[in-house]
Amino acid sequence: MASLCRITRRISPFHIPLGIVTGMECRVQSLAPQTRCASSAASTRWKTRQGNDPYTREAKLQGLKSRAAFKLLEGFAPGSWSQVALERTGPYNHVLGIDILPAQPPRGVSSVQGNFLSPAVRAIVKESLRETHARMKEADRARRVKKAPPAPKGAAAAASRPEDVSAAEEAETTPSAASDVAAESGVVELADVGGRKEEVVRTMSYIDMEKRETKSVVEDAKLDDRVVDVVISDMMMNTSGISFRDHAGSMDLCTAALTFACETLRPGGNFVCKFYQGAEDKNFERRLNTVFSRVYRVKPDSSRKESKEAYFVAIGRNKNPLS
Ligand SMILES: C[S@@+](CC[C@H](N)C(=O)[O-])C[C@H]1O[C@@H](n2cnc3c(N)ncnc32)[C@H](O)[C@@H]1O
Repeated sequence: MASLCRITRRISPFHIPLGIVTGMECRVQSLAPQTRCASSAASTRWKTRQGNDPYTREAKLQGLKSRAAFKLLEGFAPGSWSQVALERTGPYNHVLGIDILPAQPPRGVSSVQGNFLSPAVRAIVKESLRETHARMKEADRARRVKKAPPAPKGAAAAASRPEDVSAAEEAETTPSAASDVAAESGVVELADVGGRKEEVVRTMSYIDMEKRETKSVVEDAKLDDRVVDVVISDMMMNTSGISFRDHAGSMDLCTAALTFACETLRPGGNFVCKFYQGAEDKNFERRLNTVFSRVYRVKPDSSRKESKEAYFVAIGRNKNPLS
């Protein structure tokens, strides 16, 4: 699984220039004069609609990637939702975006490119979350060690061992803590946590570190996957204009998102997903009601009235959901 993850990262959007998309648009435009006229009229209509849209204007003012972000304030490409998610979660949290298309994630957001309908892709995402969670726990522990009250004389060596941090559990944390502890122990590693470089401190000898590494690989396999606080899905495939087909496709995406949420959300965690309204959404809502304590259907003001899209907002994942 780890090697699969590495492969994904190699093909992840970080190195794909956005210019490729522009190039594709240019090719379409050069096909035939009629296509150019039709597309230019449509593009003028689109520009006028965008220009008149208060959410588009406000998104521009706030430097957000698109107007989609406002759906959250009342998916990951191009990335407005993740920009807002990052802003709301604070410096010690992690935002991961998944999209089938290559896209440059906003700074500080990690990303995986893949089809979320595929169980193998979801497994890669889970593996990546597990790895990041383990690194974040390590970094958090280091910050707590730093903030522990000074140990009584003669106990200094013992107090710096990771297993003796309980006295510091209630202490405040600061970003500089890791480097200060590292100065005492001598070894600092930089790990990529949520797109940011986090200092991970090793307070053990290399032999101990190796022993622990082996042990933690074994323990990781048993680790509970439920480390996620919020799953939000704005996934939508290209719509066909055929209502039932679009509805069915969106229900498949919602089901994949909910399956993932069931496997990864902590008890009390929340879930949001976009859906295309239709015959099957009642069944999906019933399923949500078996997993979460409150479920709402939402059509935000920022969602165009003529669109059949709406959102389910599900609050408080039950400890022992029925499904
Ligand atoms: C409405 S856009 C998301 C906009 C995003 N919330 C934002 O703030 O920028 C829908 C996205 O869902 C993605 N998508 C559609 N089907 C998908 C799939 N099977 N797996 C992963 N992403 C998918 C599309 O590529 C598209 O970027």
